[in-house]
Amino acid sequence: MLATRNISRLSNLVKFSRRNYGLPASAIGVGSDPRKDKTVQLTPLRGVNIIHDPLLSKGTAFSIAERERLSIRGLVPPRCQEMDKQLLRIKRNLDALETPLAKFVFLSALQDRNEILFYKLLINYLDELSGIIYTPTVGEACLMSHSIYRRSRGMYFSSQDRGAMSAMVHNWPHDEVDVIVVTDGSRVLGLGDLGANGMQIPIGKLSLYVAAGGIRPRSVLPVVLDVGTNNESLLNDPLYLGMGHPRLDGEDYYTFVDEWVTAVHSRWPNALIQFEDFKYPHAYNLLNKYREKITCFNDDIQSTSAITLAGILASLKARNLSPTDLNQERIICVGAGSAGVGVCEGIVDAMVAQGKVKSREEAYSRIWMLDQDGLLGNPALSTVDSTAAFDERHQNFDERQRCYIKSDLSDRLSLEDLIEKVKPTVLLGLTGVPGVFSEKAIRTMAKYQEKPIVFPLSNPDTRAECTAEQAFKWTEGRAIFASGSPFADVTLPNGKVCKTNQCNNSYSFPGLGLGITVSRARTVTPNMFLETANTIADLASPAQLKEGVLFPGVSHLREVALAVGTRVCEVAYEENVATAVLQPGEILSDVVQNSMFVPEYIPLVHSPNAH
Ligand SMILES: O=C([O-])CC(=O)C(=O)O
Ligand SMILES: [Mg+2]
Repeated sequence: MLATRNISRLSNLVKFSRRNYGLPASAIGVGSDPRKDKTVQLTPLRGVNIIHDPLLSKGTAFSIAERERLSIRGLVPPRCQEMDKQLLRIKRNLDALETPLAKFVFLSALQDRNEILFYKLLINYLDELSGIIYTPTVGEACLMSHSIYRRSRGMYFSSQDRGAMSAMVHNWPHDEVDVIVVTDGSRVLGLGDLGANGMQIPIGKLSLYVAAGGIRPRSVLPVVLDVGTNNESLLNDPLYLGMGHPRLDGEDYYTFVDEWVTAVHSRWPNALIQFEDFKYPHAYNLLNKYREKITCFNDDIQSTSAITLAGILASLKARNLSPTDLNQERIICVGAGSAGVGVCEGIVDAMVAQGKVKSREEAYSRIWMLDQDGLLGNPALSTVDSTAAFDERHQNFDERQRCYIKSDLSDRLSLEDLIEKVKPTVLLGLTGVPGVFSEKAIRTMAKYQEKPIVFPLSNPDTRAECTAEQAFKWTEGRAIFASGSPFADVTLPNGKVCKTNQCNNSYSFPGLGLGITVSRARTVTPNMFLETANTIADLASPAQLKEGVLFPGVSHLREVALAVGTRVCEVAYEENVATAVLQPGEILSDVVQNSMFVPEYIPLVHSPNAH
């Protein structure tokens, strides 16, 4: 597991935000949220209905007085146990399990019984457990989801629900929903089309929204849009739980998604919608359709872009270069799907914002993009036979991909040949194809760079473009390495310890969601992502950067989310998209911090009229 890392600079960072925006008082001031200083929780439920409600249950921790008030006397073992004893039991049971998937199933069951305890455990052991509830194990859980299914969580909207969605949203029991993560399961991590099995991804993302971003467990909603699947093995599996037909596409698909967006937006107009793991080009088309109209973003396009940019900016510092010299980099991106194009667009935005390129075109010229066939280059220079398939390849590029086509280089040039020609400083992998960063590619890069930046970003770890061990071995330990899923630090035969980084959007989306929720931002703006990147790029200390550590470790995700959330909130006010009104004298960083959910038991009181 990754070592705990010093984050002393975080507190400095948050201080910058101790700024009073001096906005007029209002009844809906974010700091005056009555939920925050609640000392008791009212519930209309009693008896077994409390014990079986994961948002209310305390397992064995109900006090004697509570047991009396709530009519659960005798329904739980007699000894009233504090949370620390519960944690001890849970952790022992968890440690006794042998496989990551067994741990995943165990943790899901805990989440389904007692959410406070689940989040307490998760926060206490974030470094260890994020790899179970999130990547890489969540990938395995998606592959196996139909076999390990126990209990439903979240909502499914399927092709048979067309025409019924505006009624269905009222089946969800909670009026307050702050964050919705939605997938159509069409490109689950780097694992491809997993249909309704993709539900584990929104669930895992929202668990991090709560644990790291401090969003309340009651106000998150995981959603699958089940428009069918083209995955033959799932279609033929009698245990599969999704719709048994090929995916809707074209007009049918967009009409379906539109019905869903309209339904959720009308019930929860303030909720942030995070689009997750949608295939290219649907991912972009949906983002472009809704980004101005509702509060939404695409995680794979925009928050992956923010954390990757943060990694590159921090790596500039690690190489004793200025982070404002991004335009000096030569970047090769292998992968032209939603994440690849999204990451590159974020880099271009940042180069333009830094003001050192004359045009967007100049920024594009610093990035070389490859898809599964090789470089997006000039067909006229290609030495490969021109075939119908070849022509189709170019016709299929859209305007976003075309920006990266290089007219001076042969189309479909291989990664190895391109590296020899371009001598890149940064190599990004967003392909979902393991082994794409070959030994020759990395060794060639290392011939020209003292500290090659190697980021195999595909998830889970089985889809990474190379392993940490390979990257360090092939560069004699000189690489600065960051991967989407965690890899342990590597010790070379000469004893040198090479540090790995996890460059995953789990560093960016919880803070983005926190800032957007607290400010009640109407829309999610490009600057929010740019500032997320700048904020995270500043978190590592000079000593950490020197040893190739770019970010605080995963155990600090909560502090990272606070720093990002505060900055995103500021941007929302600066850009006039915030709709929550601050009370006079309120300090933004305090407001954000105080709004963060902390898992602790609150005394429950029965009240027939509460909801
Ligand atoms: O879920 C993750 O680990 C990162 C991500 O969004 C993806 O790979 O699609
Ligand atoms: Mg994703």
